[in-house]
Amino acid sequence: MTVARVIVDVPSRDTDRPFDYAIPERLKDWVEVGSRVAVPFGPRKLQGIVTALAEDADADVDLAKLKPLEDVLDALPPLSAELVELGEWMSRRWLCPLTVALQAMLPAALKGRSEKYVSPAAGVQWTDGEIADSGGLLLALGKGKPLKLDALLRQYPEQGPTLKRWIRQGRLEEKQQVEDKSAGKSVLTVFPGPPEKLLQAAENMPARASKQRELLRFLAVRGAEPVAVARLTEEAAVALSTVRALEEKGLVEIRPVTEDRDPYADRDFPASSPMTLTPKQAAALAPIQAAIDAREAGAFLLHGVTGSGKTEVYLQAIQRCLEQGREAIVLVPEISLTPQMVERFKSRFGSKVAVLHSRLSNGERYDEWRKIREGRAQVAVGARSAIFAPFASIGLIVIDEEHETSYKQEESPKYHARDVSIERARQHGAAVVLGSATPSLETYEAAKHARGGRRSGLGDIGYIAMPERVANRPLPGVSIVDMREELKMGNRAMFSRPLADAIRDRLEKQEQMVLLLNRRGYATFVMCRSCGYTAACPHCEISLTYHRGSANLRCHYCGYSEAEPKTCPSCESPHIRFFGTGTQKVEEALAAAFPGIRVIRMDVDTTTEKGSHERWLTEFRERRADVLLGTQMVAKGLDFPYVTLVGVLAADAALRLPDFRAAERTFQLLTQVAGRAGRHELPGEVIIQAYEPDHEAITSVQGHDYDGFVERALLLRNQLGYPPYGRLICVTFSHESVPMLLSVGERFASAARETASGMGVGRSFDGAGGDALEVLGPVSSPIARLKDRYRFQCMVKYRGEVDASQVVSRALAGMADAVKKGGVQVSVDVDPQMML
Ligand SMILES: Nc1ncnc2c1ncn2[C@@H]1O[C@H](COP(=O)(O)OP(=O)(O)OP(=O)(O)O)[C@@H](O)[C@H]1O
Ligand SMILES: [Zn+2]
Ligand SMILES: [Zn+2]
Repeated sequence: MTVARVIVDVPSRDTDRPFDYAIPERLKDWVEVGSRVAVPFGPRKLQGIVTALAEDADADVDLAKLKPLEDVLDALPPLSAELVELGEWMSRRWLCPLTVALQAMLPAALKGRSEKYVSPAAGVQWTDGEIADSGGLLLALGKGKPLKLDALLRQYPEQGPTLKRWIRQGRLEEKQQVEDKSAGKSVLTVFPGPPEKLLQAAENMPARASKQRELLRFLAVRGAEPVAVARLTEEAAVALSTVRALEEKGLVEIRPVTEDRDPYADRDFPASSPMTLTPKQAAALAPIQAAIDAREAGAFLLHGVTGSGKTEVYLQAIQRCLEQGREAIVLVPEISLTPQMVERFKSRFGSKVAVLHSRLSNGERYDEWRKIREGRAQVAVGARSAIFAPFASIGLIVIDEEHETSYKQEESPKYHARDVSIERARQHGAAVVLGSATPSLETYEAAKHARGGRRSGLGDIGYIAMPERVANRPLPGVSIVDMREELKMGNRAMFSRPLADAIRDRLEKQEQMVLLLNRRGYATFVMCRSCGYTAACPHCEISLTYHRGSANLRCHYCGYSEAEPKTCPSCESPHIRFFGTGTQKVEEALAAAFPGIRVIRMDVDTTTEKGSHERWLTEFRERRADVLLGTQMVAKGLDFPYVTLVGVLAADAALRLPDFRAAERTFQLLTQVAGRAGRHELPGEVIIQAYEPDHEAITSVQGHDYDGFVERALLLRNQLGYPPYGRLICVTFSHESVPMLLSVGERFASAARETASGMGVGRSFDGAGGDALEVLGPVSSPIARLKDRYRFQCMVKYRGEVDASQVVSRALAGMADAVKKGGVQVSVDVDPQMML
């Protein structure tokens, strides 16, 4: 090979094509597809990835004039040819520059340029022959000090293949110094004394020490949990000296705490062996195992109600895959990557498991990633990006809670891990299992209604149902409280009477509760407290969004707007207002209404600190609190035996978000949180508070009626041409000037329409099926201004076999110059999940 095609790491459309470089003699053995290289690029030196090798340069290029590659940055290429191909597929599918897709697959530690070192792995025996044949390489390495890779490359160019083979076999180790800001860092931490003691001390504090007294009260309420000094001074708004004063009085202790490098490193996981499956589980597992045995790509929807034992099915499917000598990837939503979840995999598969989640430091992530690439782990458990785990022979990909929105990345590359999993499975001949109690409408439709010929985007998916909980445990009873009635009866409190009674009852019985505050969508929409009315767009079936600045309500789909109402258009009540409350307020209300209640609040504010999420859950598991109160993050995957009550405040808060998926999301969230109750011996009860108790997304939760809800929702989606029947591409333009945006937006819309009609695609969405594409907008984006730039969007809506990505990229290509000259930024979201 003499030429390397390189994608340079500059994420722009101009550079989004391979550039050819000559491979100098000394690097011949080192360059592969997937290698990371340094190249000269004009006056600059850039990093890039080799995407192809060729014998010769392109016909119109003189080989002798090609610039040479400057360096290969790793001994083993960080990407495989298969991953490079996957990146190419992603860049077409989600219309992003190839380098953006490729970079998304690399651990952060590999993005910078840092020195690589090679050293012999511990305990490896070398034969005399190997030492002799290595031309001095092993002797050099044998001196014990890791050697720099680039030095080895220069000194022993002919040893390339041998060196690489030994690294692959794990006999040599390739490492790099990762600058790790968080690893091993020690943090000054406050350890408060027992709350009673703190309160006592607060009483006795002289009047002039009011700051100290306040801080004592603050700590007493906060609980015994240690807290970083920096965080405490900020939260309590006190000076460091105040904290120190308490330390001198012996009321708190301050000492440095070193953060773990591997959060699971010194934890013991008791070994677990496969459970005897219930007949339903066995029936679910059979087709999955058959697919794994057949080594043919195939996907399944495992639709199992909460507590039906899906995880055990995953575990035994993984076992089958490992027995075949193949590897498995398990994706779980970031938020449910709790010790509990990790433990279930580690205790079954031990050190074969690598865990990848966002709270790992760069160094930790890199370590886990190397375990996978070097074949020291066979199971990767992680959030979204674990789908790129560098395995060579994948047999199974599991996506738990497949409906979760976090599987879609919101920044570029805006990929969906579910789609990537299906493509990766195709490459490997692997089985995909999409598990959920509340599958997304897209997956459900693809599984249940897969008709020949029509593209769902997911292809054909097998359907497997587990409609009952294990051991015949009943699903919890669900009751719905009409909050309008509560208001009529004079109850203005946050808790309805039935919920308040139930909370009191659980406190008496010393059972536990989960309280969900559905906070998404607060303060964006207007609702009548008396009748539940919310303002919706007359054209789009989407609720209107309140804009404080202009005091009007607007539709983000079509641009319709109306003035902010002073009284309810439906019942004329003046109690019409924006909705808004936070978990903190609920916590206060709980403390006031139920003296002595022990509450753990889990929301973005209390879980930012590394490991805090885990700590709260452990505390709750050990029954050191009565209530786990939180936002979405308390709804998923948790399995606590003493939780017998689930309460939902403002169940319908997100129902009127300007998003056609609002009802689906609400139903999913409520069903998931309801599923936390009564999972073990004690029976569960669910109380849902709502202003719109008759909405299907809520009443269907009561009957645990997923199928009914979804069939009706699909009918509506079909009528409106929304996914999964139609599909969407959202093109957003941003610029300082609105007129500029309007003109660019108009130009795009007409170019896209023209391109589509040039391809013979009509605009009409009427009638059944058939190809159609229409462009809505330009309208102001839901986030109308960001960092002083205005944003406008065009929504491309299409169905059938239309290659809409082509339409969009051609339309954009045609106006690329104008866009660039004007300084307009364009971003494209294919299959957007968040309409906000
Ligand atoms: N075959 C079995 N025999 C006995 N207990 C089982 C069996 N399978 C699962 N369980 C237990 O049933 C409970 C529920 O199982 P699991 O958490 O896997 O359900 P799930 O379907 O993943 O639920 P969710 O979607 O709500 O997270 C767990 O406590 C699990 O240990
Ligand atoms: Zn509208
Ligand atoms: Zn009203």
